[in-house]
Amino acid sequence: MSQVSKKALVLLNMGGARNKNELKMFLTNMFNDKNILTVKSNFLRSMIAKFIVTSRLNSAWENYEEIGGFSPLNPLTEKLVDKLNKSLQEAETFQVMRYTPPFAKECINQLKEKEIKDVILLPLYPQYSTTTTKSSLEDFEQVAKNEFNLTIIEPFYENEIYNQAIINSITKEVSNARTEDFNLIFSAHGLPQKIVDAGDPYEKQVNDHVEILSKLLEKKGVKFKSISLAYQSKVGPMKWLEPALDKELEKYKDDNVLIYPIAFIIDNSETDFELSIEYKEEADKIGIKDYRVCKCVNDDDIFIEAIKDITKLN
Ligand SMILES: C=CC1=C(C)c2cc3[nH]c(cc4nc(cc5[nH]c(cc1n2)c(C)c5CCC(=O)O)C(CCC(=O)O)=C4C)c(C)c3C=C
Ligand SMILES: [Fe+2]
Ligand SMILES: [Fe+2]
Repeated sequence: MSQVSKKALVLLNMGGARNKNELKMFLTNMFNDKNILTVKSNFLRSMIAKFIVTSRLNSAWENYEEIGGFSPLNPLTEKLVDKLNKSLQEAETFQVMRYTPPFAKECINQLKEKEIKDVILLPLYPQYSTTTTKSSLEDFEQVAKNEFNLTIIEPFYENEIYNQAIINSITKEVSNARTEDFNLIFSAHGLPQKIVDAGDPYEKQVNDHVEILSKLLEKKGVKFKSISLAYQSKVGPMKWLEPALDKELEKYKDDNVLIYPIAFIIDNSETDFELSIEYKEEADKIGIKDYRVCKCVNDDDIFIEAIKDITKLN
């Protein structure tokens, strides 16, 4: 990064727990977020949040224990920030998380110390959702209080270089096999149906993204037995987007499945625990012969190129 640069690139993401206390913090902040629990009354939401956190914490923690007691999201994001700081001349890169540190306040204090006014916000969500993108942007803007020139980067699921990074991850996971022998399932984090019905564009953008990637695979001559989309991570009794991943997996007894986590940029507990351990157990019960999960783009060199293209930064 050059000494005269006065721009910041701020990566926005959800956060991830580093220990059990942070898991409690993550869940408490998440369920107090009005974009997640769309109950109008702050008091009622905080009561519901308390109830959910109390009933969920211990079982959720058991999942994190199976992946070493922390979410991989933090160390992987730090690697991405370091790589961007080595690669970008025009801006210094920071990260801000929504539910666990580093929070917006910390980053904004650093920006003020460094007298940086021009700030580019890059939500690390390829498709827009009120529950993720909007929540992170609102959070940053609220703390930033009009003191910066903010540029907000739009959802980037159509970006060609990013999609090439995804194709690379897909083909790498099956490089020792024939893609024709696998059923490719794009797995997206689920969303309550009522949030979609209220106008959230996530489902449409996820559908568009699957179509773009399917066409790109065809163009590159990479053939799969089938390509489909399913939703993981349903929480609570409400109706969520369908088909659910466990139902979709039931179609592939005696067959092979390759999962690509289409809503994530950085590997996290939902990829390392839920997809790679929990759904793998389901796949074994169903009788799926070979079940594999692709890595997210994380800090891949080609994703660094994609970020340069998306942000127009050098
Ligand atoms: C009511 C709940 C939830 C909505 C809506 C939701 C949307 C949503 N989430 C992600 C990405 C991630 N979610 C992660 C964990 C996670 N998500 C929820 C609930 C909702 N998510 C919970 C309760 C949890 C904690 C784990 C659990 O108890 O199941 C993570 C992982 C973070 C980590 O620790 O590594 C990610 C990433 C998206 C993209 C999304 C909507 C589009
Ligand atoms: Fe989630
Ligand atoms: Fe989950």
